[in-house]
Amino acid sequence: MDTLKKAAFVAVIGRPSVGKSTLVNLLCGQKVAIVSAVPQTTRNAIRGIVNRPEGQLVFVDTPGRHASEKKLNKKLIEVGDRAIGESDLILYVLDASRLPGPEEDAIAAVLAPMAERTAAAVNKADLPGADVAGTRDYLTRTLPSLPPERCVTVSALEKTGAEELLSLLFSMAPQGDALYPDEYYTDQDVRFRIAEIIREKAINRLRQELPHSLYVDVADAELKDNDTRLWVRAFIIVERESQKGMVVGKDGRMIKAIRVAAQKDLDSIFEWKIDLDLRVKTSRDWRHNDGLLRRLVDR
Ligand SMILES: Nc1nc2c(ncn2[C@@H]2O[C@H](COP(=O)(O)OP(=O)(O)OP(=O)(O)O)[C@@H](O)[C@H]2O)c(=O)[nH]1
Repeated sequence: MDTLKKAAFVAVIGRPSVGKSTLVNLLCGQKVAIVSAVPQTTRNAIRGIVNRPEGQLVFVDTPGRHASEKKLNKKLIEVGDRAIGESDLILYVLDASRLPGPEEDAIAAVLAPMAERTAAAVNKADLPGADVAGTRDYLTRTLPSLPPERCVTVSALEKTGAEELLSLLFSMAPQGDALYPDEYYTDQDVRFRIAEIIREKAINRLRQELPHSLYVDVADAELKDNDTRLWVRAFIIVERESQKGMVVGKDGRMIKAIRVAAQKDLDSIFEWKIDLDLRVKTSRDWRHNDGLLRRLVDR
């Protein structure tokens, strides 16, 4: 008889910079799992998927990930309940090197009624200033119904604790069929993800000058060196000739900064080493191309 498999959406929650991305990347083995919009979770972007003989875990973002700590607090209270309510499990990530403050208290308060389906990861245990025992005590005090065995000490950076955390999550996951096919990523997804990362880096740096008027097109992508390297040619597309100069910057510094920042993220996300050839071009009409473009830009 076949053993029934497990399947769960796992909402990843925690203050900014506690190491959620690093931890999810570690749990998912650094491999790109899924990228484009996914029907069931339009509000919660998928961060990664783990496929194992035991089943499948799909890690999803919670709102407020990009909010400042103050805004995070408010957002969590507004929408946290609902978004978290849609997932089967919650992975609550804490940073052992930072004292819990009001924001941490706000998160813990939101999670308190959902403690039965929450697992906690006390991250950054590698740092000399980490107070693992203090952080675990904090959890016991603020989430008394979260038993200590559902709290795992990890270092996402030094890659420790991941196995224990995965086993814990699988043990908590409900039985069910895989939520996504094992190899749920396509060339299209990869290109989309790359374009999004470049666009984010460009917008971060050019927000003042070019709000919403740039788009990124991954024109070409090719695997090289026994599939260890992915060469990518991408264009930042602006509407007017005059905007090109802003993207390029003095002595090419702006586009270089965008490329370096994007390259760093891409290297941490994909299993390949990425060679990024980034250029700028003008296309007056790109904004009116189709619905997809508008979706990319106006989000
Ligand atoms: N020393 C140490 N640093 C870590 C660890 N995990 C993450 N970091 C670092 O902490 C910083 C933030 O990590 P991210 O993974 O981006 O954190 P995040 O929670 O996803 O951040 P947001 O996306 O802003 O919510 C990065 O500089 C990581 O390298 C860890 O276990 N130990």
